[in-house]
Amino acid sequence: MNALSLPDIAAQTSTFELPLDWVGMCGIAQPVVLAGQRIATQVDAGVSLDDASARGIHMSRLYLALEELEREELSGALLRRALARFLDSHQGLSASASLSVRGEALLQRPALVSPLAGWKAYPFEVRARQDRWGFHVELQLQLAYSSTCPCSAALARQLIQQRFAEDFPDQHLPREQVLAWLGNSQGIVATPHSQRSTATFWVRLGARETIPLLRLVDLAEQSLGTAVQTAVKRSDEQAFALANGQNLMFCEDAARRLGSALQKQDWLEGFRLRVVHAESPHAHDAVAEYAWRYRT
Ligand SMILES: Nc1nc2c(ncn2[C@@H]2O[C@H](COP(=O)(O)OP(=O)(O)OP(=O)(O)O)[C@@H](O)[C@H]2O)c(=O)[nH]1
Repeated sequence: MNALSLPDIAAQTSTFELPLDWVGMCGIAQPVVLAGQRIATQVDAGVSLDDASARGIHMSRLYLALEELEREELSGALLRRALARFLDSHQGLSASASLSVRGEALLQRPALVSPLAGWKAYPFEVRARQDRWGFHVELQLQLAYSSTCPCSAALARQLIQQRFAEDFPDQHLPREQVLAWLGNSQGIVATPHSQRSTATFWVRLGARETIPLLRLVDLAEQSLGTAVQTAVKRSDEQAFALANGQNLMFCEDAARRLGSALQKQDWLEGFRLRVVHAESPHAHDAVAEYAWRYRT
């Protein structure tokens, strides 16, 4: 049997005449190049089916248009070309096309003090869409950091002051005794609570832009000051304790810091962010959100 005689159901007309918003494939395994690395991703690719009477789209054409994605660094221009192929291969059927690429980038991050480094995973999703309003591309990224509660820190300090007043009622303080007291959990009676926290970003990018994953990670981690670490020796842990102590943050503080840092960037068109502090004193989270030039 040759190809010409194969039945083609997609070419038939549909019994129910109804245009569809999106038709495509989800979870396609696809390597891409991002931040200079080859990364295994899952891709969702689809088009609108605007021809109400057409039975189906041509999935193989979308699938084959993805082949370019592994050949060069992921960028707005590359995604735009893939979407143009989606639409070119569906002329008369589809007016809009979209593509989303999900994966996890592994970036090497140095330790705070020791000469060590380790890998950290950054889940991301790049979403691109071509429709009658033009081309849009957005980077979603998630990263983890540590936050120490400023209220809990103040309450802990108050308890330490009270214990100090009880333990040293005299005006004349024996220096050695105070030093020993400071190094003892009977003196420093309380510690504030810290939590592993996450920041998620949805960043709208320019059309030709290379996907600035590393740039966004560096900017966010510098703004936050206490990104979670990879390889940690005691010297690194002590430096991290100091960084946390000097970097007390409510979720509102973290959202404001990130929001004002991102607003200054000329490589983005708008963004939304959400920070989640997985609080340890209770089983629910503290959450803050902020959006700038970002309409859903
Ligand atoms: N549209 C559509 N295709 C499906 C679906 N499930 C599986 N397919 C298959 O996707 C395969 C590829 O479809 P097409 O792109 O139309 O393949 P083709 O007709 O060989 O390719 P063209 O000649 O370029 O149209 C076909 O064998 C379809 O049966 C579905 O739910 N919808």
